[in-house]
Amino acid sequence: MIPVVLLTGFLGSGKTTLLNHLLSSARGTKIGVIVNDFGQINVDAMAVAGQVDSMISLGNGCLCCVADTEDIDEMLGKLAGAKLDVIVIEASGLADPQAMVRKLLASKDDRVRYGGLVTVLDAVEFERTHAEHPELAKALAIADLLVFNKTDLADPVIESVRTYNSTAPIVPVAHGRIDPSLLFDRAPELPVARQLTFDDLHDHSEHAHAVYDTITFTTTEPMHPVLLMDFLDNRPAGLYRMKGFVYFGLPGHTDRFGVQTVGNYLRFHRSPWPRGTKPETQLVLIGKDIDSTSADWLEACQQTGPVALDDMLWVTRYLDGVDDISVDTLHEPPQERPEAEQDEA
Ligand SMILES: Nc1nc2c(ncn2[C@@H]2O[C@H](COP(=O)(O)OP(=O)(O)OP(=O)(O)O)[C@@H](O)[C@H]2O)c(=O)[nH]1
Repeated sequence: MIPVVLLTGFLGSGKTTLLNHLLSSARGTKIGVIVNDFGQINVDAMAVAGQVDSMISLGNGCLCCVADTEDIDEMLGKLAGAKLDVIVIEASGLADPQAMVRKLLASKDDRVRYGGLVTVLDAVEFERTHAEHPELAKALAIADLLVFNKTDLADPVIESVRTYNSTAPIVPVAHGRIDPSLLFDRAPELPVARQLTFDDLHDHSEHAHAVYDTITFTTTEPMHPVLLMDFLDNRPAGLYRMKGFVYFGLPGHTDRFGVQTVGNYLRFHRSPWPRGTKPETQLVLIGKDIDSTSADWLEACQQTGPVALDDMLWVTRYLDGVDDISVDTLHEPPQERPEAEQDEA
């Protein structure tokens, strides 16, 4: 039976980063993935890089709410036919893990079995998120493996987590770099280690999904770097997470600029547009009561007049792998695309 590992964690904690790490270090393990995102555009699916043997991508809502057990069985059935060693479901950052676990345990497909719950915690945001969302505590308690991510940015508050879950291993990491054997080789042990009770799996409190909303913005017009940075520096009220891709279209900067914000964090990642895709800006904003004028504000960040090339310095100082601002950064060649992404294209 193929183990189905559920990967959860609050918005922006590092699930896709961890999944990409697993995919790039799988060494012969055949992995199928289901990627679920909350926004209308499944940015996470576009950000999955590496050797995926089979992938199903679902956007626009949490799998825990939009799919019933039969839908999940259908997806698992499609993947199970592909002779995989493991299936990883990356839940949306607002999913209710209990509901997902319940649905997986109810699966009638005897080729798959529940392989455990892995929860990614954000070392920077953990205290704030759990103060704001006490309902997350219940899900923490049923995790089989807790990955404390972003330890390069903040110390993991392990004692605090222990008050919610006293038994599951807690692995502090940066950039989701866990030892893949923790999931793949030991997956059969994970659920056995935890006896899930009826109470564990039935929680009637509202989960975070209910209070978060999303705004999507797309345009094929190039964006103005200074105006967009002003938006990012003074983010609209209610915005917690923003992700997607930006097209600046300036000479030397026609690449795809992936953008990520989580709380105060902001990073850009530059890569070529996948073959066959038109350059366009696609942004998903997620938050609580996000200022409804946000899309208009983004619309006003499009280029309507001449833009100086040096304006890109406002962006390049937040580029992955760039430590200091220098004009040279403007002339660096784009990063190579991962092989798998090229193959997929
Ligand atoms: N410095 C640092 N950044 C990280 C780390 N892990 C992830 N990030 C960055 O944090 C941002 C969010 O990471 P993702 O992997 O997209 O998070 P996610 O949990 O998939 O996000 P959602 O699906 O929207 O909930 C990205 O810009 C990552 O590059 C880390 O350990 N250290």
